[in-house]
Amino acid sequence: MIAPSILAADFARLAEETAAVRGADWLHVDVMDGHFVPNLTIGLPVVQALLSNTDIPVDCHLMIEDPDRWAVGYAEAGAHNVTVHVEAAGDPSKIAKDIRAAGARAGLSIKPGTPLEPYVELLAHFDTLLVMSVEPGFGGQEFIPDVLDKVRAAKRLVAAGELSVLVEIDGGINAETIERAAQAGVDCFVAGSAVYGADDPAEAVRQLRAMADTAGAGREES
Ligand SMILES: O=C(CO)[C@@H](O)[C@H](O)COP(=O)(O)O
Repeated sequence: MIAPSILAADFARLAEETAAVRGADWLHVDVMDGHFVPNLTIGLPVVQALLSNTDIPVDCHLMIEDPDRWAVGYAEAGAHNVTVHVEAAGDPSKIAKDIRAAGARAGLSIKPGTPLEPYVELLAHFDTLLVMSVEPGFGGQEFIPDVLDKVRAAKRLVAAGELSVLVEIDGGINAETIERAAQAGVDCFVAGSAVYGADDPAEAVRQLRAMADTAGAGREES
């Protein structure tokens, strides 16, 4: 699955930029509050407008303080997947329960320096694990390959039936890095600059998906 990140889109033309990635599996929407991360983007009113303008399932990545208060609103608005950061959440399992009760999938994200192991049991409450492969806050950063160890560990647990999550990766995903991530077992690839920096974003989505499919077919574990 490919999820273009609208952080790299032209915010003055969000409806057109959303239409430009037709065929994408999810539309990744970065909500940043200027506190949890040193950048500020959009909030619920703009996400509601986006939701009413697209058929692509919307994947909200909340890089905000106090997701306990705000996350459920994105699920109630109709987001397909709502992800919160374990480093910001007060009661992550309650957040997941509320998101699911509102009809969305619940995601848990971990920053590059956050280990996976302490949160494995908690992940039983979630549908998605979002592994950050850059420090959250900005697009266009360089991929951090070390985080793939967390992808491999999560996929081993999934293969063993001990965990049931879709593994998503976010940050620095492009034609040079997507194959490595696919070989590690990533299910869903967020890509901002590699999609919106291309002349034809929809074609960029197709090309990234083809590369991930080919590389994923020869996975390290398979
Ligand atoms: O959440 C983030 C950054 O915090 C990402 O979603 C970026 O938007 C990905 O952008 P690229 O690294 O693909 O340019």
